[in-house]
Amino acid sequence: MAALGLQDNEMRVPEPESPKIAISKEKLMGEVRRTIEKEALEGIKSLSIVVIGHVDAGKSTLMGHLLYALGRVGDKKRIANERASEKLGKASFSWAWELDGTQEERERGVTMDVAIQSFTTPHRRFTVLDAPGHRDFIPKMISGASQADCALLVVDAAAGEFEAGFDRGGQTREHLVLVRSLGVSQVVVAINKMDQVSWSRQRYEEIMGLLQTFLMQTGFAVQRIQFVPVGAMLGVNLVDTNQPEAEALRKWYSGPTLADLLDVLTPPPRLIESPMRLPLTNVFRGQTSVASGIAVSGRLSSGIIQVGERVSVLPGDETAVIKIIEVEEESVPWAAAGSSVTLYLSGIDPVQLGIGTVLCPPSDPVPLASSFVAQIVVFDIQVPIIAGASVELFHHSRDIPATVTKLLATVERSNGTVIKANPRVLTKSVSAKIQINIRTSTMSGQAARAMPIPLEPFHVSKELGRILLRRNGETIAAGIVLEVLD
Ligand SMILES: Nc1nc2c(ncn2[C@@H]2O[C@H](COP(=O)(O)OP(=O)(O)OP(=O)(O)O)[C@@H](O)[C@H]2O)c(=O)[nH]1
Repeated sequence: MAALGLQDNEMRVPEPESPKIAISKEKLMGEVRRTIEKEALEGIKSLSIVVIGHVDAGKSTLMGHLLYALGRVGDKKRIANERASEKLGKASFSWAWELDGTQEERERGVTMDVAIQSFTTPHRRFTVLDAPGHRDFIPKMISGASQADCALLVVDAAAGEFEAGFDRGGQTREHLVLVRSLGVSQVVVAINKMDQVSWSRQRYEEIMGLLQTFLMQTGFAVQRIQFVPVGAMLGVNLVDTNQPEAEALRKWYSGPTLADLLDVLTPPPRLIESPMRLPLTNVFRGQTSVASGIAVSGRLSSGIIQVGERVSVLPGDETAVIKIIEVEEESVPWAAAGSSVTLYLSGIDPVQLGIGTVLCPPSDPVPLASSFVAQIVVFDIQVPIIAGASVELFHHSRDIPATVTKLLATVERSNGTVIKANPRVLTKSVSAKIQINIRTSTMSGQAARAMPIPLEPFHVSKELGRILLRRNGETIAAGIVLEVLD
C-alpha cells in the first residue's frame, strides 16, 4: 500500500456504493455503436502500437521526435528536455526524454518501463507503448505487446549495429517473434540512423531484404509489412523530408513517410458485443481535479463499461464500483473495447488489485485456472522441455511460476492433429499440447496450492488466451490456451 502512496484514511475500504448507472446497457450499446459508426464515417480509427527493437536502436528518440513533429510536444517542452539532458551529460538522449520519464531511466539512458503516450495522424488515433529494448526488461516488453494491435520496429542501419540486433540473441529477432506470438500481425519497420550510413540506398535495401525474409518466416503476411528509411535524431522522413540533411535521401526515396504508413494501419475489430474484459496493467493512487483514490489502468479487450457500474475483481470474490472513467486524460461516461482507460474505483480494498487482475461483469466472470491445457510452439532452445519442467508463465501482464506437468502430444501446427502421443521430450520447433499447472512455493520451498489466475481459452478471448513460457531469462515457447482444467 505504501508503494501505492495511499494515506491511512484511504486504506479503509469505503462502504460499497449502490451503482448509479446513467443509462441501460441496451441504450448504452446503441450509443457506442453510433459513436463508432460516426468515427468510421470521419475516417478516424483507434489503434495501439508497441515500439520494439534492439537496445539503442533509437526507439525513444524516434517517438519523441515524431510526437514533436506531429505537434504533440510543444517547443517549450522540447527546449526544457534539451537543457535538462545536456545538464546530465546526455544531450544525445534529449528526444528520448519525452518517453523515458523516470530519473533512473534518464541517468542510465535506457528505457525500463513501458511508457504510454498518445498521438494522432490525420486518420488514426494511437496509444503508443514504447517498450524497453534491453534484454533484462523483456517481461515489460511482453506486457506492452500484449496490449498492442500493431508494432513499430526500429532498427539501427549503422554498420555492425543492425547485425548485432539481428544475430541470434539480438532483440530485433526476439521482439519480432514475441510480438507475433502475442497476436500482433502488422509491422512497420523504421530503418533508423540512416545519417550514419550516408543515406545509402544499398544499405537500406540490404537490411530490408534480410528482415523481409525473417518476418515472413515468423508469420507476418507480406502485405502487412512496411519499411521506411528514417533519421530519428534529425527528424528525417518522420512526417516529411524537407530537412537540408535529407537531400541525399530525397535523391532516391520518394515513398511514404513514417507518419503516412502509420496513418493507413488496419485497426482490429472492436469486440463491443463480447463480455467486458479489462486486464489491468497498472494500479496506482490517482488524482484528478474532482477525485483522488485508487486508480487502475489497462486496455479494454472486449465489451463496454460505464460510470456507476459494478465489476468483479478477479482473482478473488470482490467487486468494485466504477467512479470515474478517463480516456486520454479526459473524463468520459463510458468506454468501449479497444480503448486504453484509467478507472477510479470505490468499494474495493487496494490489496485485491494488482497487475494482471481482470475486471469483468459479475454476471459473466472469466474462469479462474490453476491448471490448463495449451498448444505451444517451442522456440529455438538448446535444452529440451520435459514433464515436470519449471517455467515462468507469462499471461498478459502477469508472470508467475508454473510447471509443465504433462507432455500430452506433439501436434501438427496448423490443425492440431496428433503426431505422437505422450512424447518424452519437446525439442526446438515442435508444436505440442501440454498441461501446465500454476505453482506457488512456500517459504520452505515446498510447492503449495496455487492461487488461480483469470484465463480464457483462445477461441473465447484471443487476448486472455495467449501465453508465453520462459526459462532462465529465455523465451522457450509461445502458445494458446485450449482448455481450463481446474
Ligand atoms: N546518428 C544518429 N543517432 C541516433 C538516431 N536516433 C537515435 N540516435 C542515438 O542513439 C542512441 C540511443 O537512442 P534511444 O532513443 O535512447 O534508443 P532506444 O532504442 O530507445 O534505447 P532503449 O530504450 O534503451 O532500448 C542515442 O544516443 C540517440 O541519440 C539517428 O537517427 N541518428
